[in-house]
Amino acid sequence: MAPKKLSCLRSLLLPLSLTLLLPQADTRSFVVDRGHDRFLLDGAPFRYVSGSLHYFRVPRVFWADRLLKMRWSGLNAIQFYVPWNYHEPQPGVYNFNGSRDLIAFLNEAALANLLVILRPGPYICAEWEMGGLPSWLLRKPEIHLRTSDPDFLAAVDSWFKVLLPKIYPWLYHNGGNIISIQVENEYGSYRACDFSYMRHLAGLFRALLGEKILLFTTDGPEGLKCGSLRGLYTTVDFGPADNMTKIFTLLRKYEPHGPLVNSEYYTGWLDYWGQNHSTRSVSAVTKGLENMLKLGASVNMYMFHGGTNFGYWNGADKKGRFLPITTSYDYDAPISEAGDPTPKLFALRDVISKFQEVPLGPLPPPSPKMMLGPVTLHLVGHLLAFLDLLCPRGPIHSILPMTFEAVKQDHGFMLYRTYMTHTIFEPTPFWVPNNGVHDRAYVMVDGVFQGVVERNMRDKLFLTGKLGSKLDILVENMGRLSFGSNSSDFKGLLKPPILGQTILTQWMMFPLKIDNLVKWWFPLQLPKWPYPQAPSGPTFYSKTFPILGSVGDTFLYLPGWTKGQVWINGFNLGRYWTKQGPQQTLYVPRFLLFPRGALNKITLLELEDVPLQPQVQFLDKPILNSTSTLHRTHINSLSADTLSASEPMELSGH
Ligand SMILES: CCCC/N=C1\SC[C@@H]2[C@H](O)[C@H](O)[C@@H](O)CN12
Repeated sequence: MAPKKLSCLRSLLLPLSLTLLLPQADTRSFVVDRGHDRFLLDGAPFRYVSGSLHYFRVPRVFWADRLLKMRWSGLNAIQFYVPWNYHEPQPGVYNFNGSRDLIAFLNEAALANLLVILRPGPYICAEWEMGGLPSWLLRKPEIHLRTSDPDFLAAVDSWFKVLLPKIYPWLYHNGGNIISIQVENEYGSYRACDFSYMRHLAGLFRALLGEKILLFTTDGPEGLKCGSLRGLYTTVDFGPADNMTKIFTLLRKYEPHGPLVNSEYYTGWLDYWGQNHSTRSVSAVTKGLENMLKLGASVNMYMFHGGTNFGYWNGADKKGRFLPITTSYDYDAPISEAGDPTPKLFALRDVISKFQEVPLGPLPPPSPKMMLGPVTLHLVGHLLAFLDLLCPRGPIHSILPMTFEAVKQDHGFMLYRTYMTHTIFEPTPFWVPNNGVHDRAYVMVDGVFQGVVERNMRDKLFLTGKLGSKLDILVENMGRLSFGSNSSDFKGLLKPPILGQTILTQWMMFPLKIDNLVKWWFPLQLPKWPYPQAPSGPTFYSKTFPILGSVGDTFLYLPGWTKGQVWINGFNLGRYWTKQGPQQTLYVPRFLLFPRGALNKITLLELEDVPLQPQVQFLDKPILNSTSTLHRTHINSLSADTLSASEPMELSGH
């Protein structure tokens, strides 16, 4: 829907007085008034109080709800990224449908009377897989990402020539709600410092979006030097614990005049698997916001609503070691992962109301929640038993192991197979040199699970086997680096493994299409398991179950499970890692579930150890802050009836 038609629709939805005040496209403007250190919107002084939410982390069915809550909180703008890899899954193949319908999201924002600060990248960071860059770029292994490398620029140009014309009609001066557009993202934090790259991007944005739209950059204080560029308005990002005065003084060296802007004021923070849950206090966040608003600064709160890294979409950091981001992107944000207002939201609304009008009227109530279970899952079969179905085109053969990118497997899992060339009687060291496992390898000999070899860990396994034994290595891509100096985060076995003194060669690679198998069908009968011992290691569990009443949002709890992937009714809910924490539950949006007795299906791929009782629970609250050691105490704190019920409980509505 183009904005002009939108204005008719809006006139039905907005108060008549406001509609009459809406200037026509030819008089609309959003500019920097350097004479008075402010923005002007249609010629009048304007300050935005904005919040970030990512449409790619929120089911489309909830977009309007989240945006309404953000408007009610007193925001007059939202800020969001456009992840390139979410929309161009393969070179030249584009997807702007369903939960990828960017124009529909812009339209929803307009209907909520929210202006938009758009951040199309091409790199976006955001703790998103590869910082939003498509992994197929790495099929040219020598490519230099985020530089003026001709191969990289050719792909960027091709992508932006598709994307930018789509958003052109939505620019504010054309009748839409996009008031400004960010070029790249914290480029000053990237080692390349390639100004010709930034100039190329700026030129491309101007060529495709015209001269009127305000283009800007965002960097941390330490990145302003390499991240800013003449002709692009310079903004900064920092959180409540940072020295606002010092940072804004530094910003003035780049923008002596014009409004002060904090493009990412951190209301919370991200979580890594295996680290403690991050929070930011309400008092610190609200105090920092008030101090900036007193200065007349425009502020975007990052995140206002975090959402979820469904599927395989999480990114990763490297801080001494590889740190994958959790499935939950709750971010301790004012609106929780499940879309519920938190005390932080009300406190921030109180602050904003001191500086500008906030909408009156009731806030939508928290969503209905549901408890259910325990649900006992049954063994479907070992991953190896489904190899033909998971890799219908058969393996790729190579003397040395090939990466995910080389075989065009973007996400998830790949099985590497070779055969033992001689009998090994004594336990013999097995490892992959140079940290060459990206990222986790589940090792099996003739179907028997031997253990895990992890990236950046020094661990070795000790194997025995017979001449001709199958050595199977299931490698998991835990998400590509989304921040740091090297986004070329290749996945798979980057070096040939070594067994004793032998470099293992003659490999078969099986790229696994697990989602297709889970989504479309699981054979009712258990496939033939060719080994004498019971399956161990990567195994599928499943269960169909009814929900007797209506459905509600819920939180899947997997006590005793270790690590794996979950699907609900074929939807890839994301990764769990109960053993590591801090996240112990996965958010299950209610729209995924069938009510009133219809059968729902949960499928798990457990990669390591299964609990004695293969059960899961659906709770009405999330558990995001319980590392494995803390977790034991948390289990004890859950009410007895929550954990001990033997039959699926009636829906306990709220
Ligand atoms: C100290 C590390 C700074 C890296 N920048 C981060 S971590 C959280 C946020 C998001 O990733 C956001 O996408 C970045 O622009 C800024 N930021």
